[in-house]
Amino acid sequence: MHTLTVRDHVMVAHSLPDEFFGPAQALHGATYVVEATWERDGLDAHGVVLDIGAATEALAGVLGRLAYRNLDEVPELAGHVTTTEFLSRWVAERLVEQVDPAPFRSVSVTLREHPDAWASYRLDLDRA
Ligand SMILES: Nc1nc2c(c(=O)[nH]1)N=C([C@H](O)[C@H](O)COP(=O)(O)OP(=O)(O)OP(=O)(O)O)CN2
Repeated sequence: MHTLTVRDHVMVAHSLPDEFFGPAQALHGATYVVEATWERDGLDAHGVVLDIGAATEALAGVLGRLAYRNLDEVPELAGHVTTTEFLSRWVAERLVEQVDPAPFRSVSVTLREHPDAWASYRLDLDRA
């Protein structure tokens, strides 16, 4: 199995409106380091999983929809608590819209809150 991973980061503001989150119920900032990984059985005709430039551009495009924004005010996130876990899935699902998923077994996204805490989502792709 081959994988290709690219990394970027994004600065946002958000609140987590649930008593569970204590002080993080208030509006606060976060800078997430984001890794996206595409997985496939074999390599393409060029000997790659996916062109690194194309992967980097796709990730930057998705993160650009969140960058420097208050996530509480982003219409497409309305009604969601934007935890690290939720955002990792949201990014993975947007990446599949950006890069043809046909050759891949999965797309995984990891969001790192800080060097000691992160969450990931693996989107398995139906290649039937
Ligand atoms: N599983 C998750 N737990 C928490 C998330 C999250 O996205 N997923 N997010 C937060 C806050 O947004 C923030 O990142 C940390 O807030 P903080 O109050 O410092 O929370 P901690 O759990 O790190 O520390 P406490 O001892 O609970 O205050 C929080 N958790």
